[in-house]
Amino acid sequence: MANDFDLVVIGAGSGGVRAARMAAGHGARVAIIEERFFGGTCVNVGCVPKKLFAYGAGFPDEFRLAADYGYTVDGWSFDWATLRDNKTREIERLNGIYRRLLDNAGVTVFEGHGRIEGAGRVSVDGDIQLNAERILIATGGKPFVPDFPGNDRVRISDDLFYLECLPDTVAVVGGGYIASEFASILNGLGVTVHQLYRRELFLRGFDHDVRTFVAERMGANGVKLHFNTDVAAIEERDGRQALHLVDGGELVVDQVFYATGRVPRLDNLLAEGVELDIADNGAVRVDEGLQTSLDGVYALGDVIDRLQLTPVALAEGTWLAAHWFAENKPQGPLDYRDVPTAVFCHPNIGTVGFTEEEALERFGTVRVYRGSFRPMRYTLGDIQEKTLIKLIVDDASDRVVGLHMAGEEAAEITQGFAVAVRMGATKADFDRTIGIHPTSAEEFVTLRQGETVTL
Ligand SMILES: Cc1cc2nc3c(=O)[nH]c(=O)nc-3n(C[C@H](O)[C@H](O)[C@H](O)COP(=O)(O)OP(=O)(O)OC[C@H]3O[C@@H](n4cnc5c(N)ncnc54)[C@H](O)[C@@H]3O)c2cc1C
Ligand SMILES: NC(=O)c1ccc[n+]([C@@H]2O[C@H](COP(=O)([O-])OP(=O)(O)OC[C@H]3O[C@@H](n4cnc5c(N)ncnc54)[C@H](O)[C@@H]3O)[C@@H](O)[C@H]2O)c1
Repeated sequence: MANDFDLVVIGAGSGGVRAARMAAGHGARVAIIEERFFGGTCVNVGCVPKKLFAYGAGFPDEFRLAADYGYTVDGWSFDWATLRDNKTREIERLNGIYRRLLDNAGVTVFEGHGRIEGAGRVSVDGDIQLNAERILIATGGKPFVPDFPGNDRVRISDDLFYLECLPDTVAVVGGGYIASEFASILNGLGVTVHQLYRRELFLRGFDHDVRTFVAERMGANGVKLHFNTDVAAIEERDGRQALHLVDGGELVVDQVFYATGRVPRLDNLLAEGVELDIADNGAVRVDEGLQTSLDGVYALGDVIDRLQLTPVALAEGTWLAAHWFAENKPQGPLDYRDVPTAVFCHPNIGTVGFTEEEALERFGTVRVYRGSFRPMRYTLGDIQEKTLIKLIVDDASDRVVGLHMAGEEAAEITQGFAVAVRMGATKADFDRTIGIHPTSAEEFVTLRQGETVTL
């Protein structure tokens, strides 16, 4: 039958495309349904355009640095429309590639809204009916904005990528990945940025030293950080946005960006009478095999309550397709240990393994090695760039259980070390490794003075 499939995937984002392509590669009959953009959040309004903007935001520093190396960089200026439109052209190229990847893999592609109508039944735009042995929910997430008077005046991360023009002054609300990245990008592009976070110190979940260091560096780079505050209401004032803060303060800016987390996208996904077990935070509950509470219905990526990261969604898609259709099935469930991650704020953060606080809780006694230095690139002038590195070692086994970096190239460097940490490298292994000189990364293998910390 033309509309009978072994697998129907709803959502052609990072996880959905990967699962569909891999499953088709294993010989399954696969369909995928996408209603908005091929490649999903990461390609269209996430990782990729964000990173391009982060590169763009780095140029003013490069121009200043160039002067220390003898260059005269006179009269440079910045045109937002050029960056925005070049980015959009690249994203459109990537959309085409994602679409072709699916076609070339033999996946049947439907453009429209996917909805689960019942066991083994999915509709496209309520019209076309597909029969599926297995259904995969890969619908991702969407920004969450809290409820308060004037919250219709705020912008979300999607909006940044298509702004008509750059505002002079913005407030970025939130203290996580997106808020910190957006604050750094806008600051780098010359916008006056106020970042507001409701608690004492932003980037909760990251190592405390890293959080303190990044707050200090972002502040030094020009971002105006306001901690222990939140927005009570926003009203329009002379075409600008007046923020009434919970502590009684007021802030007037041109635009307000909210980055206060993302929630699973389940809009009109389930026909009446179809029910899924949903967690309190709105995530689809799945078991070890990524199966939902409904037989034959699975979920992955941002729509479930694991790590909201593209490589995690990709790993889940790869794992599921192999688990279902490959001759050599994966041994056991997907392993989420030691997933490295980065925040592309300025300075970048790279991290893998436990924070000092988590490691202490888990291992009781740890050795902590810290280093902070000025990268060589900046030593010719007076630009005050700094890097922080930190290793956390389980005292009993000597295993490096946490590696953290904040500074230039932190994401790139951490990716390499993540392999060693994942393999269980000890501090003695790090010490035995000869460095590459002169680099920032070599500092990780030359840390000698540790501090023993006990719970
Ligand atoms: C601003 C921003 C920056 C980010 N930066 C990074 C980064 O640097 N590194 C990183 O690892 N992660 C980053 N992320 C997170 C990353 O984008 C997500 O973790 C990843 O995209 C999740 O993939 P997914 O497949 O679960 O969902 P998505 O990529 O969101 O894809 C879901 C797809 O499903 C479609 N869809 C939804 N409902 C339906 C329906 N009913 N019918 C048909 N189609 C539907 C959507 O249109 C979408 O295309 C960032 C996210 C944001 C918002
Ligand atoms: N570089 C990357 O890998 C990258 C970049 C961007 C996003 N992401 C992924 O996307 C996810 C979503 O990003 P995000 O920054 O929106 O979420 P986040 O969870 O990282 O941060 C949300 C922030 O909003 C605050 N917050 C939550 N509710 C609030 C409320 N009611 N009022 C005020 N503040 C509130 C939280 O305290 C937190 O600081 C991230 O968790 C991450 O997994 C990854």
